[in-house]
Amino acid sequence: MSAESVSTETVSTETVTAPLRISVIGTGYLGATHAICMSELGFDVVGVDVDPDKVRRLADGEVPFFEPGLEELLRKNLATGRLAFTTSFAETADADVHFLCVGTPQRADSGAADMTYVDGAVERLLAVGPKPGALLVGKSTVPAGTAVRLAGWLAREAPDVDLAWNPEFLREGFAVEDTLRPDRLVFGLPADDEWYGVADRHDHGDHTGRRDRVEATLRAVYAVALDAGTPAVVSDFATAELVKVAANAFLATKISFINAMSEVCEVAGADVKTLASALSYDTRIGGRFLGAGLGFGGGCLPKDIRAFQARAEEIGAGPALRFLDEVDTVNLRRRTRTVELAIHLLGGVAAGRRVAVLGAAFKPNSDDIRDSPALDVADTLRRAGARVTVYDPAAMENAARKFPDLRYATGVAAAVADADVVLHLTEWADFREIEPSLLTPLVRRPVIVDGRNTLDPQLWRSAGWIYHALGRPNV
Ligand SMILES: NC(=O)C1=CN([C@@H]2O[C@H](COP(=O)(O)OP(=O)(O)OC[C@H]3O[C@@H](n4cnc5c(N)ncnc54)[C@H](O)[C@@H]3O)[C@@H](O)[C@H]2O)C=CC1
Ligand SMILES: O=C(O)[C@H]1O[C@H](OP(=O)(O)OP(=O)(O)OC[C@H]2O[C@@H](n3ccc(=O)[nH]c3=O)[C@H](O)[C@@H]2O)[C@H](O)[C@@H](O)[C@@H]1O
Repeated sequence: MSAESVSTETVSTETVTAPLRISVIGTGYLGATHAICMSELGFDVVGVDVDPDKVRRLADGEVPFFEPGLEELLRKNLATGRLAFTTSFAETADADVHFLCVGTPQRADSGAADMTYVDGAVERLLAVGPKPGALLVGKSTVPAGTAVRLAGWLAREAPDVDLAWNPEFLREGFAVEDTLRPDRLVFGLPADDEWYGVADRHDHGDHTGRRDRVEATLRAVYAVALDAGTPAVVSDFATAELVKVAANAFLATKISFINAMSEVCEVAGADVKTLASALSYDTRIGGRFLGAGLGFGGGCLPKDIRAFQARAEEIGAGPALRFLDEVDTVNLRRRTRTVELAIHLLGGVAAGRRVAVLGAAFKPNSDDIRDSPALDVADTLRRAGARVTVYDPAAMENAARKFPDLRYATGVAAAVADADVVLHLTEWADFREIEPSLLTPLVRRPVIVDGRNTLDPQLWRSAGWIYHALGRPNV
């Protein structure tokens, strides 16, 4: 097989006859979305997770996280009887396709990915005995080399089970749209000597027929998107694994690039927002992911660039990715800079001062607070002695669970009451609609830091506010 082939053509699906039954292992942000959307496409789907509370809520028609449009689809598909959730792996045994969607968080002791959940899930799947000819499809974001390791494991314990790697590119907040109408699909298929894994390279047979069957199954699963013209990139395992981390590394780099420009703008007296806008007209650069501000957070970009570097070091490609260290450093420096600016605006002392923080989620349209820049800044100021009150339209419960020492308000007005400074740290649309003049009488001092560069400086200034933004000294 060539290392890569790109096509939107449908290869023969002759070998895929009966309607496919799908299992989705791990029903977190990715898995719950995938299970619900696969059911929406007409497949029989069972989602399995080790967290009984998550499973109960999903089975009751409640999405355990904030994702626009997902709960409606969940309820609709539960009602058809095509969709079920369980903690029992036994209920996945008759599935034709198993999607592996468990977490791969950063390990506590290093930047590397924690593979405990992936290995635990495969172990449980093998224990129930997937049916012969079943296909295991990896979607979790994993270090290069994982698929070939799992292929070896399958070859030893379930030689009739096939493996493919099909990384996921959905964005939280747009998860349904991205799953049903992805901008591309990547199908990582094993090379001939990968069927039996690196441990057993004695078999150099031709497995073209088996590989075609795997590809045909993937094409049957994604037929609707493929028929609509979604490109499918077919590659070997390692390329498929790397596409995923390369994409996130590129996005992180783009954000840190504009934030590095933001640092220079602050010193040079230039305006990063105007600079980004001028860059965006160059179609080679484009305007997306050039939003300067507090930088990236979340459950993926930060941990993925660290795991990518860790894996590159392990396989002897460390120097190629050393620049990602700097991407990470620039990103974290935006948080430090925001804290310093807030303390400066508080007259150099945080202790006893009141800070209002608008935003807790790592980005708008999400209640995800994993590595949230907003909460990092809020908690750093709290630890410096400030009295910090946070408001977020969706992430309050998650924030309060993880940061019980912060104060929480039920709305913008309550959050800013008596504030010495207001920090806008997650760019919810609701915050853009704030009428600043209504807040002026509520605060102790009308000072705002726009950490996301999305508020209108003139509007705030005309309502009597002192407006500061990262990278925009002259606005
Ligand atoms: N959240 C996102 O937007 C995206 C995530 N990804 C990747 O997808 C993977 C999953 O991410 P999330 O869904 O965000 O994580 P998550 O933490 O929300 O969900 C993971 C789920 O796996 C379950 N789990 C753990 N061990 C299990 C086992 N042995 N059997 C069954 N279930 C088990 C957990 O209980 C949890 O519900 C990660 O590798 C991530 O990098 C990829 C693209 C998008
Ligand atoms: O691997 C993953 O899990 C996913 O990671 C990201 O998706 P997500 O984490 O949902 O969020 P993004 O929209 O990428 O935003 C990430 C962070 O970057 C920040 N950001 C984004 C854009 C920008 O211009 N500036 C900026 O600071 C956001 O505020 C947020 O904190 C990728 O965009 C998805 O393609 C990928 O599938």
